Amino acid sequence: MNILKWMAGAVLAAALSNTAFSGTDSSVNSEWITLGTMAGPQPDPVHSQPANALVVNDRVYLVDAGDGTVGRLTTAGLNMQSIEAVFISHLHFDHTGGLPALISLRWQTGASDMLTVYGPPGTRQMVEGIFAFMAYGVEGHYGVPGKIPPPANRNVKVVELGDGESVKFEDFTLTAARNTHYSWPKGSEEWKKFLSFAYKFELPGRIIVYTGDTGPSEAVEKLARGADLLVSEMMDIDHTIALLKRVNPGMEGEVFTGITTHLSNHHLSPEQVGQIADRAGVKNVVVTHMAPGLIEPEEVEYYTRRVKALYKGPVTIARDLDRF
Ligand SMILES: O=[N+]([O-])c1ccc(OS(=O)(=O)O)cc1
Repeated sequence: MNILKWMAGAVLAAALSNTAFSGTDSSVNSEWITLGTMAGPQPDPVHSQPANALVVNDRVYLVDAGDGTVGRLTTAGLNMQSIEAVFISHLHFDHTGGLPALISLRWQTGASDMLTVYGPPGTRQMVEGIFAFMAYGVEGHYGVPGKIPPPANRNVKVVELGDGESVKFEDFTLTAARNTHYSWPKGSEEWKKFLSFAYKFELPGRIIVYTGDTGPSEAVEKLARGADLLVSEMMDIDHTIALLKRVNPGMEGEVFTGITTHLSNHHLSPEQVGQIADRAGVKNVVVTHMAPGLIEPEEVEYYTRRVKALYKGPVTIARDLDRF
């Protein structure tokens, strides 16, 4: 095919599918799909809980796996049987609630490929907990006499990562960096035990960085330096607090103060998203982790304007199932 025709076709296809390919290596096709763009544990009729798919040359990787992941994968046309690996940023349940479904439904449907779950320390304990949840049902299986059920942990492996650790995959190199979703005093027992990660995916010709849930962080900024795509969390504190007050009018003062401190110290305002993107010099920003009940298009424009106050590149406020 004439190369100009091909390029015109590719540009048109990208425009139609809301896809912004920034890779330069034409032998690698990569897409980041925001499966769930919810902020936090409150259910929402429009946004699924935090989850993303990275698709590289038809291989599918999950980045966080909040409640609703299996359904969203299916809507995106991706097969839960063929997930290569899952990368969990931290062990809050809004980022992990879809894993029991993924692991147990794969077992129930006889998935034969190995699934490796990567995450911070504690990931092994969490996955062992999923096996415990499956144990009784596994034992009874489909109730066919004489059939010995395979163990729950068949085809599931866990790899716990440390701060700064890199792992080479067929399609990219992954690097984990401790972010600031927790603010344990440096060197404390809790600091050693509980980590939350941002992840960098270095593909041929394309670098993608996912912040995970985080507050402002020099480590995330450093990780994101020169990235083609920064997928960043964002927190609308006022919106979230107002929602919390509505759904939980009896919440006491101290609990409330604790959550407010968590929300403001361990998350990013739109301006802080812009600041990280600007300092890191990234080429594109995708904002995820949206407040429940997002009003379109007003709030999308409002958040975009606030991020752009500090960052001059392209900004997209992601919806579930957007592709980049
Ligand atoms: O709406 N909430 O209840 C809520 C939202 C965010 C949140 O923080 S997060 O770290 O779980 O995203 C905690 C509670």
